[in-house]
Amino acid sequence: MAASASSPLSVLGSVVHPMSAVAAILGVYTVINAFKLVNFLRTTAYFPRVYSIFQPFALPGLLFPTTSWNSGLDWHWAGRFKTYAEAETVQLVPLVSGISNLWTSNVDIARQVAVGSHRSKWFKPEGSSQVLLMWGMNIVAADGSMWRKHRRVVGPAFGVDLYKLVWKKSRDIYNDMMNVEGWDREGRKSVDIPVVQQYMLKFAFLVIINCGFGFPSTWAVPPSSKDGTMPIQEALRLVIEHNMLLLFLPKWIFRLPIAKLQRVRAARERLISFMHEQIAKRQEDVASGKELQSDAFTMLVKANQDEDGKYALDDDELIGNIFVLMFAGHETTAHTLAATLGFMALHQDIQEEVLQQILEIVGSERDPVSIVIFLMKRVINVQIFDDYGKLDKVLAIFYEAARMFPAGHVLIREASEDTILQVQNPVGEEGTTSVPIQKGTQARFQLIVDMIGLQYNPRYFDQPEVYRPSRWYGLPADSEAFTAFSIGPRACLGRRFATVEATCFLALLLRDWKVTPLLKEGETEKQWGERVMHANIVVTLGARDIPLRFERRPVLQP
Ligand code: HEM
Repeated sequence: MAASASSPLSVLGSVVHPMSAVAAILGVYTVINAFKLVNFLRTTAYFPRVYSIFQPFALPGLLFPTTSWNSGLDWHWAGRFKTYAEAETVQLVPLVSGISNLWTSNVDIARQVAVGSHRSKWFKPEGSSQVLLMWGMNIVAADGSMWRKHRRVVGPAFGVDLYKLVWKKSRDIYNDMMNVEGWDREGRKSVDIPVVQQYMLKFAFLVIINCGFGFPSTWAVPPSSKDGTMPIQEALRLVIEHNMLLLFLPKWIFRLPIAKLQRVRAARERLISFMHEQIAKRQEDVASGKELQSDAFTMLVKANQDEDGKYALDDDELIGNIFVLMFAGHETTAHTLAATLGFMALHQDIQEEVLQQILEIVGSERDPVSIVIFLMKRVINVQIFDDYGKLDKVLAIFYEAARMFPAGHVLIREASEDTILQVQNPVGEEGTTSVPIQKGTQARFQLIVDMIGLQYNPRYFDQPEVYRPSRWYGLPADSEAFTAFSIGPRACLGRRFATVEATCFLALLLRDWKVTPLLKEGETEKQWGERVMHANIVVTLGARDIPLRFERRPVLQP
């Protein structure tokens, strides 16, 4: 008979109460941990130590909110003005459970560890990318020579043809949103949106489906297919929405007679078979030499065909990469767009300045995506993309929001062998200090580039707490002065994709609508800002729910 929680157990002939057994195990665990901790504290400390009960980003600390005693999921946000007051790199020491890690807010250290070269002694630990491996190995999760192989194929998919497509689709989806949501209904003067993130997530999702996957998809709910199968857009939506369930629940759970779970399983199966068909179809298109679509999926298949066998990716890897673009590029862009609109609501002077640039460059009614030309008595629509490079103030409001709310909030790296870090001396002192890093001294050693700490580091930014887009006016494209997309060879591959999408959307929206805060009764704008503009970290970092009012502008002239 199984023992209940309160019934005694027999161990080697003696009767032991289960609670005593648990207490004994906990006792042994605590003593072992205490020994480890004392030993660790006796080692040389090169960096100031910061203490917490549990390790952040791991159980059980994850279960508790960030407080003065627990680091929690957003401890780096809560401590963005305090943690690095003494030094730009600190060692976080969990007292009860978890491993001790270095946290840094210094760009030079980020540059040393985030490189991805085969000569580097730093790699991305597998656990940090587990969530991305569900569909197959991919560029974000891979490391070393495997990463180089993926980058060779995925990199060429990100070219000017893709960016032109993103520019055009962003316009189409914006117009579609206005239409389907009834914003452009005659006589409508304002629209109140309690959570702007919901709109931005849908917008970014549609851009990536159209431009990443190459599946035409619109703001309206997709109609059911005639043959009764699940529409592919619906399958994608379900899979993205329930990604965490698919990842963490065992497969058999999805076979239980629970309609919702079965629907998620059906969506996953539908997508897998569809993706294999799509690869075959695209391979045929490439081989036939006909004009190709410029979405990332098609470009990826083409780049893969161009590789010789040694470097080519297999079908699972192609699918892994297409899906990872969805995860890397959907929430990140949506949260940054939402934060940008939040800042616009708070800074009417900046919104006005940006509006003037939009009017000067695009004008009050012109379409930034196509112009009509008359050629030999024929009317031809020509796609244009020039405005993107000229709307630097629009781009700057997005950049500055990405600085203050860096969606990719940590870069996690591990030392594969003993190595040396060159640590920049404090501000005002020239040179660097060499700090030996011994692999394995603290169980497994990780170095975490704290992207929040970095973006709020006064070494790089005057008044980092102030939203000031003019820091980025006229910044050359891809400049490494802007670090929220990371730096070096493993920097974000989708940086241009995100900025093209954001520039088009923001230019159209701010030209048509004035953004203001949607206040609670009796609330001031300042109180609204203090309530809303705080980080909310789930996987990526965004702001809390942002309530906004959009007021229709009259047609304006520059
Ligand atoms: C505001 C939007 C975005 C932000 C803030 C952002 C940020 C980042 C950061 C910080 C990294 C480095 C991660 C690491 O090394 O651990 C990264 C990598 C990456 N991002 Fe983005 N990202 C954004 C949008 C996008 C988009 C739209 C796409 C694709 C459509 C994308 C695709 C990628 C890929 C493929 C990588 C891995 C590059 C490699 O390891 O070679 N990202 N991103």
